[in-house]
Formats: sequence, structure tokens, C-alpha cells
Amino acid sequence: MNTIPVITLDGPAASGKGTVAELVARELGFHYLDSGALYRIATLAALKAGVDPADSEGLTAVAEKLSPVFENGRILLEGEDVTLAIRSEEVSRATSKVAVVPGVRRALFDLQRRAARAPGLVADGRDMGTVVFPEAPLKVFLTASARVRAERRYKQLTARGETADLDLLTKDLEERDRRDRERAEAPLKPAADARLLDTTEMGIEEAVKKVLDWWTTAR
Ligand SMILES: Nc1ncnc2c1ncn2[C@@H]1O[C@H](COP(=O)(O)OP(=O)(O)O)[C@@H](O)[C@H]1O
Ligand SMILES: Nc1ccn([C@@H]2O[C@H](COP(=O)(O)OP(=O)(O)O)[C@@H](O)[C@H]2O)c(=O)n1
Repeated sequence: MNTIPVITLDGPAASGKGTVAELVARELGFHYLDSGALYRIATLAALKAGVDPADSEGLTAVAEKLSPVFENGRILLEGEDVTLAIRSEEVSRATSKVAVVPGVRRALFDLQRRAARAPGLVADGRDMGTVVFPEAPLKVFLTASARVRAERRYKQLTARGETADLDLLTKDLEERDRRDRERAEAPLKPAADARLLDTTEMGIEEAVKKVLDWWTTAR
């Protein structure tokens, strides 16, 4: 186990993990790990390679060969900029199916552990506090009502020019959360020692402040 300080942020889709994690990381001068991006990249790579979504071995092989490049906020996969492509709803849906495959999770584990570098790391995802960084001194489980989360994702998608339907989005989000919660391997759930943060009626700034306050007393 390394002794690099790590803050984990887990929670359901569009609960604000990435936004809060990035701001907390910036404030503390820590690195930031968007573990969901790795699962999304593996999924996009599998879709591009034409691997059958039911072929666990094929999906695992793709994840094992993955070597994404993170450069100035852009993500390159075999030379191609996939920053936006991995955020589509199609990829979101497919990702939660790929993420149930134990081999895929195993393949991405080391990649995630290696993100813990000095002076510290803020990691967001589904199993950061339970599986990948169980030694983290501060674990946060972020939630918000399904409707509020769907509205946030709707605004996010339409702001970048994608068409979206709020009812469909709500249904998709709930289905994805259910799949993430019910899978056998590394299901979405708060770590036993996680702090719960419900942002249904809380702005980004307040949520960031709460995490930073907890961090000052966590070690
Ligand atoms: N507390 C909050 N209040 C209002 N909007 C939020 C809040 N947290 C996040 N958002 C917005 O909701 C959207 C989804 O947040 P994001 O960080 O991408 O969620 P996640 O990483 O959990 O999927 C973003 O557009 C973000 O700006
Ligand atoms: N640590 C993680 C992170 C993401 N995932 C999977 O990847 C999907 C996309 O994760 P994400 O964090 O990018 O999704 P959003 O919360 O941004 O919608 C999730 O629905 C999970 O199925 C996972 O299984 N474990």
C-alpha cells in the first residue's frame, strides 16, 4: 500500500462526482482520476473493434491492451481524440454493461492505482472507496435525487449540442444505476466509512467546501 493521500468520491450517475473532484483536486494541488473515463474508453475501444458486448474474454483483451493518452484535458485513443465521443449516451449505456466484466475491472485496476502520485489524488467513480483505494483517509459518497441528476445531465448534454429527452434520460440513468448497484463485482455502494453528501439541494461550491472541510479533519 502506498502512503499517498487519496480522497475518493463515489456515487450514481450525474451526482456531480467529476465536477466536485476536479475542483477539490485543483484547490489542494492534487492529481485527479476520472475512473469512469477509463471504463468509457475501454467500451469505445471495444465498440470500434466490433467486439460483441456479451464476449467477456474479448472485452477483457481490449481493456488489457488499452493505452489512452491524457493530454491537456483531451483524451487520445490510438491517436484519435475521443474526449467527446466517450461522453455520448450510447457509450454511457454500453459502459455499465462492459463494467460488469471482472476481467475488464482487473485490467483497469493497476492503471487506477498508478494514478496515486505525490502530492495526492482525488479519485471519482463507483468503487474508489470500496475496492481501488480502500485505504483512503477520506471517502465521500455523493448522491442527489434521480430527477435532479437527470436534469443536470440533460443540461450538460444539450449545452454541448447533443439532443436529449429528459424522460428517456431519467430512465437510462436509473437503469444504469441499477446495473451498477446490482453487479456482483465492485457494486456501487458507499464504503462502510464513507461520508454521505446529498447535493439534491446543494450547489457545486457548497459541496466542494464540505469535502474540503472534511479533508482538514480526515488525517
Ligand atoms: N451540486 C450541484 N448543483 C448543480 N449542478 C451540479 C452540481 N454538481 C454537479 N452539477 C452539474 O451536473 C452535471 C453533472 O456533473 P458531473 O460532475 O459530470 O457528474 P458525475 O461525474 O457524477 O457524472 C455537470 O454539468 C455539473 O456542472
Ligand atoms: N469506478 C468505476 C467508474 C465507472 N464505472 C462504470 O462506468 C460507467 C460510467 O461512469 P462515469 O463515472 O463516467 O459516469 P457518469 O457518472 O459520469 O454518468 C458507470 O455507469 C459504471 O458502469 C465503474 O463501473 N466503476
